[in-house]
Amino acid sequence: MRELSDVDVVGVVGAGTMGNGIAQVAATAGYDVVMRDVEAEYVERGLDSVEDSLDRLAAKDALDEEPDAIRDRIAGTTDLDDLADADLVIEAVIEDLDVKRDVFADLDRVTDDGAVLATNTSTLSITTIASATDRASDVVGLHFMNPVPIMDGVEVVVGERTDPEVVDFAHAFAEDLGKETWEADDKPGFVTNRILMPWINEGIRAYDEGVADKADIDRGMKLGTNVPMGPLELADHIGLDVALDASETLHDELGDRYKPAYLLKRKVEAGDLGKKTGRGFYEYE
Ligand SMILES: NC(=O)c1ccc[n+]([C@@H]2O[C@H](COP(=O)([O-])OP(=O)(O)OC[C@H]3O[C@@H](n4cnc5c(N)ncnc54)[C@H](O)[C@@H]3O)[C@@H](O)[C@H]2O)c1
Repeated sequence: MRELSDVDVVGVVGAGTMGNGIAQVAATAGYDVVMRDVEAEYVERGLDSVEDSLDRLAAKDALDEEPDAIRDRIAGTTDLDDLADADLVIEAVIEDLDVKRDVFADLDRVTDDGAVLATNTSTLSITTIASATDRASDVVGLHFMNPVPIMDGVEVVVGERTDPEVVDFAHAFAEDLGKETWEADDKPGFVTNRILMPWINEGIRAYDEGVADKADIDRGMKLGTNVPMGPLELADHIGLDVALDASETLHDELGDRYKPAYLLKRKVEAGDLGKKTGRGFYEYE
């Protein structure tokens, strides 16, 4: 399964924050979706979230179809075997390596050879997850951002054994959902969380150490650096458990990353101070 045109059914494993968002955007793009969680209650909650989100988008005239028509393309299930016909499965279960490896071993068993198996992991190794299967070349990272229906970007993460055709397919699929992509190697946290998580943790420490109150830390970062959300708001938005799992993986893999980066010091010594000198990490006219 390497051609987008061959994809009819998209499987999603996990009906939580990310899984139901991914199911929604895939159904909105016209795919039939099977969304699986472990309990019927979680599946129902995920489907309710999709309905609420579609209604909000319809109220803003942001859908080309009636919400019900999109919603009807998503089938909820607790039965893993219902993913058997999926041409692409996107896993979005909790950020726990053992759980994800179990899910991938199951997916390897129930799906056809050649079906692409993608993980939405925030920080875990694609290569380690893929090694739970006998087809590591079919496994790729498709790291959606939260909230999935709103955010424009998807990070494509390339494992040690990922087939280049699967990488191209992952970009094409995300683009077909109306997203823009970038690519990262399978290194802890990829691009986004490697950079974002220390920022969030420092915001939390600044609050804990009384640097400012919560609202002023968030206001300071928004007004001072032009980000849409400050670190504490963003941590709540991501889910504190998800942020903690991601931070622990990065800590285990990368250790203390809070010293100024060597390259930052070297650029300052060279006089490359950013926009004001015309050159920092980028060049300016
Ligand atoms: N929340 C974010 O901002 C965000 C952003 C990008 C990536 N992610 C990643 O996406 C993944 C999911 O995160 P989330 O925020 O949606 O978590 P969540 O806790 O909202 O949802 C996880 C869901 O997975 C289900 N689940 C657990 N084991 C399962 C199994 N074996 N089979 C099927 N379902 C199972 C749970 O019941 C739950 O409904 C994680 O890997 C996370 O790191 C999260």
